Amino acid sequence: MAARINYSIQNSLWLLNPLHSKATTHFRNRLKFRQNLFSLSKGAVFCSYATNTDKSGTEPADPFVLTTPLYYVNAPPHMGSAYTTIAADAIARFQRLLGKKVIFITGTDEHGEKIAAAAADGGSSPSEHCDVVSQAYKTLWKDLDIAYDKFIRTTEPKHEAIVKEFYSSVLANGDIYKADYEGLYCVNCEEYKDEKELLENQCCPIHLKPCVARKEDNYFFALSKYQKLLEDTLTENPDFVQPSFRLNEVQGWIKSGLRDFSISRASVDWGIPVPNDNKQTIYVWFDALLGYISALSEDRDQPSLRTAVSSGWPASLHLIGKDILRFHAVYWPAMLMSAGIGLPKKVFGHGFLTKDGMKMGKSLGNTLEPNELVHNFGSDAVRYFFLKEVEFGNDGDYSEDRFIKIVNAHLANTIGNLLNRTLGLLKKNCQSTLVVDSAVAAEGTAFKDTVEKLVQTARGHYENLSLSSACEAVLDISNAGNSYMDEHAPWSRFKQGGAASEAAAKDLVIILEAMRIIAIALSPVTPNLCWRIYEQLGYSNEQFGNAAWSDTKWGGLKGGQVMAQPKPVFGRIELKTGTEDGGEPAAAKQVAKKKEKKAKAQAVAEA
Ligand SMILES: Nc1ncnc2c1ncn2[C@@H]1O[C@H](COP(=O)(O)OP(=O)(O)OP(=O)(O)O)[C@@H](O)[C@H]1O
Ligand SMILES: [Zn+2]
Repeated sequence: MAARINYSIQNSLWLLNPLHSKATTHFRNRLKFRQNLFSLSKGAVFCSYATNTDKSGTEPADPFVLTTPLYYVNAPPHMGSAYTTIAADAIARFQRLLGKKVIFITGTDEHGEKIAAAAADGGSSPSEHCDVVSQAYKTLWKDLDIAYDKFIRTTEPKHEAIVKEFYSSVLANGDIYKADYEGLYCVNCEEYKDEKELLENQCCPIHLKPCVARKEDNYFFALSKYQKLLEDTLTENPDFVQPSFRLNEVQGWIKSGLRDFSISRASVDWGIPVPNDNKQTIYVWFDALLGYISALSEDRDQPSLRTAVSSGWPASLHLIGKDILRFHAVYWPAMLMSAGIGLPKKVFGHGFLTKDGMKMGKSLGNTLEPNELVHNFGSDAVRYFFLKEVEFGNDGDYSEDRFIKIVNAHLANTIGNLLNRTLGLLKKNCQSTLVVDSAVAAEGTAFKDTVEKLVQTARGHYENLSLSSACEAVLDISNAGNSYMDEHAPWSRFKQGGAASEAAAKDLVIILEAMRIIAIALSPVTPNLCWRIYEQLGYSNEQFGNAAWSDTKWGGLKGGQVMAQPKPVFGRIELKTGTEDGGEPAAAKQVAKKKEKKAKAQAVAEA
């Protein structure tokens, strides 16, 4: 069944056919307006409302505003929701280390049919249901050490006021009209679907459930009017959608023709009433996307679009899963253009965490429990594993076996063990005190250059959102440290005494300086672990909190600084016997045994 729009125009709402003369004039004016908005430096798409000048007339730096999707509260969070939020938190922490003012926005999307149905299923009212599930998100973010700045709920009065104002502005611009619509609807996507994108039996390709035929008299947003503007915007700002292969996808959608979409529902009560027609509620996506702006509105202010926009818009980065790319890279920019508001600078659509090749999601119910993972392994392990092991942008599968092996190998062995054995040697041979400044200790060694290069590499990767590669570069510092220790064998040089012993003491300073740098460079990903490393190096929590990326420069540790008592900063996770018996290849077992033997021999040598 082909979707069909019947243009039954009502009252003051005029036809939004681009050929309509009034619309055409308006369209040209908007085009001119758009050119003003966009004829700016490459990649910079500015906001017409935002004024970046403060009262003294000086121009403060733009904040770095990043968002996660506002999660749909049809069910509690799962590892997929946590994944985007962990990535956003790492990026936010990195930007803070660079000294940027960051506004990290997350929240919950609480309206719509699916929510009303979920509440009814659970025997509660929609608002009670939303309170409970929204709180579950907040609790999980706390457990995962997510340091967000704003948490917006789309049921907040300030959000409702801003949505209504936005709707009215788009209406006044002539981009909303009323029409009959008939099409196939996926309740789980809350979206009408094109028949050609559906699977057999008209099943949604994401939710694998049949779409239902719907016919409604709805308000429509004139998306088709923005086809050319969107095309030009993407050509002029190719970085707007990332990774770049997703840009092709978006350009493909636009080229294949944009159809106006319905932005109201007559059949859904649980939503924001359409201004001037309270028989309809605003479509959940038209409502939820505005949460990125209403989140900026301060509670003390009278909510208004203008004030919210001038408090940080445009967003620097929308971080989303690829499932909602069309809403963010096509619908949202067009809606903003219509309202005369600047576009976000970047939309990054990452891949899916999958289970048996299928997207893990609430609707399919094939989810992985983040609470359980955090409870069993701690937040650092969870954050590290997903950011390091899933290439940001691509899909990735989870297995507990691999999880344990990776975090043990990288965090417990490569990083934790290096710190622990170095501090052990320092305690035994130097009363836990550094003999010399790290800058002096590194004179004439190539090791310092290696570390500095890796730090630069890590920074570049963080900036490009290549989070896995950023972790890799930091891990390589520790790998280099382990090789340095093995080559220089300070434990045996201490036994020789004299100059050899002095050189060994310097080697320890060198390694500990590398550990200090790792503690800063990996802190966006594993903040707790990094704090524990910093603490072991004799710093206070306040000093850790004040650390900046510029502190990754070699030379922070000074002679005379006293280190804390060595204690493991990351406890090894033991493989469940069941898992080992469940088929760990014999070769892998042998390698593990050999490693264990080598570690024991090493410990004896160092004692
Ligand atoms: N499997 C996943 N892998 C990566 N990210 C995910 C995954 N599932 C959800 N997300 C994140 O959550 C966003 C979608 O949020 P939503 O609240 O709709 O969750 P959902 O579990 O996908 O819901 P549903 O299964 O009902 O579609 C995605 O865009 C992405 O940011
Ligand atoms: Zn669907």
